[in-house]
Amino acid sequence: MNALAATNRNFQRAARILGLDSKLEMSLLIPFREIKVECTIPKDDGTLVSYVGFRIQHDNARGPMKGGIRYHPEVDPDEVNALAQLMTWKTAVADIPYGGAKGGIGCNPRDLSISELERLTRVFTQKIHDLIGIQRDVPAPDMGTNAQTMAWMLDEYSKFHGHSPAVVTGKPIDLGGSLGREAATGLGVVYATEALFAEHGKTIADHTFVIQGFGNVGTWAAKCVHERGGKVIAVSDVTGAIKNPNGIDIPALLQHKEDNGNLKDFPGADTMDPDELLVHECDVLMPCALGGVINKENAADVKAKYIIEAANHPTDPEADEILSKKGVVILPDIYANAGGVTVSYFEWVQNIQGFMWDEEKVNHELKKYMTKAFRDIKSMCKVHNCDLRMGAFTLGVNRVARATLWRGWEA
Ligand SMILES: NC(=O)C1=CN([C@@H]2O[C@H](COP(=O)(O)OP(=O)(O)OC[C@H]3O[C@@H](n4cnc5c(N)ncnc54)[C@H](O)[C@@H]3O)[C@@H](O)[C@H]2O)C=CC1
Ligand SMILES: O=C(O)CCC(=O)C(=O)O
Repeated sequence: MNALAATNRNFQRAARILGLDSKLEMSLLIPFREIKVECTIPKDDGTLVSYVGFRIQHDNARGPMKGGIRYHPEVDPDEVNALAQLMTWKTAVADIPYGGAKGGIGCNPRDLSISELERLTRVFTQKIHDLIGIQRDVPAPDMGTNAQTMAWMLDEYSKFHGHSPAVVTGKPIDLGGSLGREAATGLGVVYATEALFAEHGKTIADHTFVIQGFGNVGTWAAKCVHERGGKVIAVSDVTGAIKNPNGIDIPALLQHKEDNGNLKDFPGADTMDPDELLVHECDVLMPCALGGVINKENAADVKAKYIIEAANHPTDPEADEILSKKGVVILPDIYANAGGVTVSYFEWVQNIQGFMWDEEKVNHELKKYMTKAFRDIKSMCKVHNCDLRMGAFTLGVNRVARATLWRGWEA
């Protein structure tokens, strides 16, 4: 199922549970604004190449729109639309004063040199600079982008509007980035998992983990699991997958990735079929890469007892049904990976106040927000007798609906 159809379906189920008026439902579903721009740059060899960039601003009822920028060959308007909508519900679940947006460029960043990436980012920023802003729409990194990408966006935006550190988050610390933002999504995933396990009197150390994706989110999630005594028994990235039933030495794997750029030939593990990874025997599966990877083709074969959705929309609704019949507990994306945008909010606050927090305060506040959001989701599950995904969706959609109704519509 396509990402937008899947996201709309979850939203519509939540709207029905909440008994939302059909006109309000329609207004919450339609994006505020969809931006599509042509980005042509000279390659290093002098030839021209054109890419299509998107920024979809879904909703701003609760505050400025917020969400990452993705560089990936499969970026398409439907997927960006779905990701933007998910940001609206995610910021509401986390209870931070933002709406939702997402952007992306259909390109393979691995095929571009650093100077080509810089030119592409600058051209994209030139095309959207008058539609983003500190109180309007605040981009951040996502798949294929990082602190360097945000630094170029900040620099280009500032040429038009004056120095504006709060216009992007996930920046380098030297440019006003927050301590703890790089780790925040992975650490938040682990705080979310701890909140779930605490209900059953369990800890991270009691479980085995399989992690798909070893970029920003996957590496930090693996590191935080490992530090808490959890056993990571399989890991993959776009180049392949590895396993070790006795537990992978994560610090050694991080060093190997730093030295080699990927997981290949890591001496502390055996290679495995990447397709087998998602159905590998384990307690906890953490998808930390692409959307739609758990679907009706493989859901019946999933052996994990828990799926922690560190990636956005890794499980499609057909798989949800199959997994729920099997008793698999799914911690949904709009909660599980909300740690990233929560620390982005702290970064924005620090930039606006001109006052930097220490890392201890950032992580302490992050844990507070993640723990409270879990309690709020569980309350919705109880009131509406629903699973965690619908608990999170009803929580997020209800908060956005209430803000929308308070604001009203122009006559
Ligand atoms: N970076 C952030 O703060 C946040 C990211 N997310 C989501 O987390 C996911 C990962 O994002 P990042 O870690 O930031 O991206 P990244 O670009 O840093 O890393 C992506 C990782 O996925 C791997 N990958 C790509 N295709 C794969 C495949 N077919 N099989 C296995 N691995 C594959 C890549 O090799 C890389 O290791 C995305 O869904 C993103 O939307 C969600 C919330 C915040
Ligand atoms: O940190 C942010 O603003 C956005 C993170 C993001 O794109 C996401 O949560 O999917």
